[in-house]
Amino acid sequence: MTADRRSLILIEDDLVLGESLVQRLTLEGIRTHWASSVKEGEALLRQHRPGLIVCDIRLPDGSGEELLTRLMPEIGGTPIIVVTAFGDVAQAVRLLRAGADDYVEKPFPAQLLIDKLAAFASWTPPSDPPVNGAGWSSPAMQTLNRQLQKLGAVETSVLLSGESGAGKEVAARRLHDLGPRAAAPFLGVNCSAIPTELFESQVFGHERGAFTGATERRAGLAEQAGAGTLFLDEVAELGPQSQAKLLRLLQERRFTRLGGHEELELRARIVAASNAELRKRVADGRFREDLYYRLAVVELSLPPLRERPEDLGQLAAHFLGHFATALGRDEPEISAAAFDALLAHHWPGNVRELRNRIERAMVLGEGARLEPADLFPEHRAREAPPLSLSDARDAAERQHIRQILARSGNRINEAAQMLGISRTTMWERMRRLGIKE
Ligand SMILES: Nc1ncnc2c1ncn2[C@@H]1O[C@H](COP(=O)(O)OP(=O)(O)OP(=O)(O)O)[C@@H](O)[C@H]1O
Repeated sequence: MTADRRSLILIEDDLVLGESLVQRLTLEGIRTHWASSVKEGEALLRQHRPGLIVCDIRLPDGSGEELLTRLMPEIGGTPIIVVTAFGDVAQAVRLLRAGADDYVEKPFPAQLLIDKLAAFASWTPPSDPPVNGAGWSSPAMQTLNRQLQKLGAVETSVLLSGESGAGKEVAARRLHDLGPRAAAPFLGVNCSAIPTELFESQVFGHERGAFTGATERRAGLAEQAGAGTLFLDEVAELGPQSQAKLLRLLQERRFTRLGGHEELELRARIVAASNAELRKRVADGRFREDLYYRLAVVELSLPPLRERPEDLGQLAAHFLGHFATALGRDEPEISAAAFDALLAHHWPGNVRELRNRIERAMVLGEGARLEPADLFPEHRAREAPPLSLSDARDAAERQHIRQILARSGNRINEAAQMLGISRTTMWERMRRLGIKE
């Protein structure tokens, strides 16, 4: 069976989480097969060879860990991410030793899975902007674009800094696309999503038998990237051990796979990204100064979206077009009031937040025009006038009576008895509260 690298098997019994993940992953063009029990999961694992397996550990009919261990011979080298309860690091480490490639703690956003699938399967999420830099019309971004053009042609180390979601990865990809490395792979690794013990095996790869669970030799990202680019996102999050390993890689431009002896040459360009934390960490002694200077020969900063409102129109148009295609429907327009609301917003989550707001509005709304409430539903709740005490009491009573009626199979006598009121009072309340029989 050949692997379908743009597909994923999700074994997760939480229906709300499962549904939202399937919806989001499908929008990204990832074929997602979803099972909610060990039994269904086993059937899927025997039928498909996906790019990534994501498996919850506690399932209604057994343990995900047992399922994965049992089917390991069939699963072969397919990367596995296990879903663990928040804070259960001991369990996560045990699973990593037993052959899982990574873990995520609940709750986690769908984007985390998209990024991991992209990293493991050397695949690029489809949301990248066209090469001409969608939404980079503001003066600040045009300057940045010119700098990226110049830097694309040379080998200098570049550190991209800026708030989360501002587009650091998009800029790194542009640096790659604009230079002589464009035809080679662009591979990203999120340093904060990888536990220290896995960083080495992810980046340098491992030989067969290097540790329990290493059933096959696997090339690391430094090797897979070839003459392309290895993008280290959230580099500030690396622990001291991984920082030392990375420094060696940058200084010597050589590395060995875990458990191996053969020295391999690093041909890829390393581009790193971080939020403002990095300098602070250097000052506090939590990030090696020598590594910082190696990574940041040139430091480019991406301004937050709130500081470049000129970009909003083009970016919004880009996402409207992207999701209209993904959802197979016409592209809605943005009303003037909605556009004013976009301009007034502070954008703490930057371009990612804009993308998510447009995606949500388009998935939930059907109209040909997006209004402020579609993009900012939280304002609707804030703007609603507060309920008076008697209205709040009526609303609670209405809800409770409806519940009891449903429980009694709509038998009024029985419901009245359960509520401890007479049949006449029950009729009177139902009439006053507008509850139909
Ligand atoms: N100019 C752009 N055109 C289209 N999409 C964009 C643009 N800038 C950012 N995005 C989208 O916004 C999201 C966040 O961008 P990106 O991952 O590059 O940000 P980041 O600064 O690297 O964030 P983080 O620090 O959280 O990793 C992505 O989905 C990306 O595709």
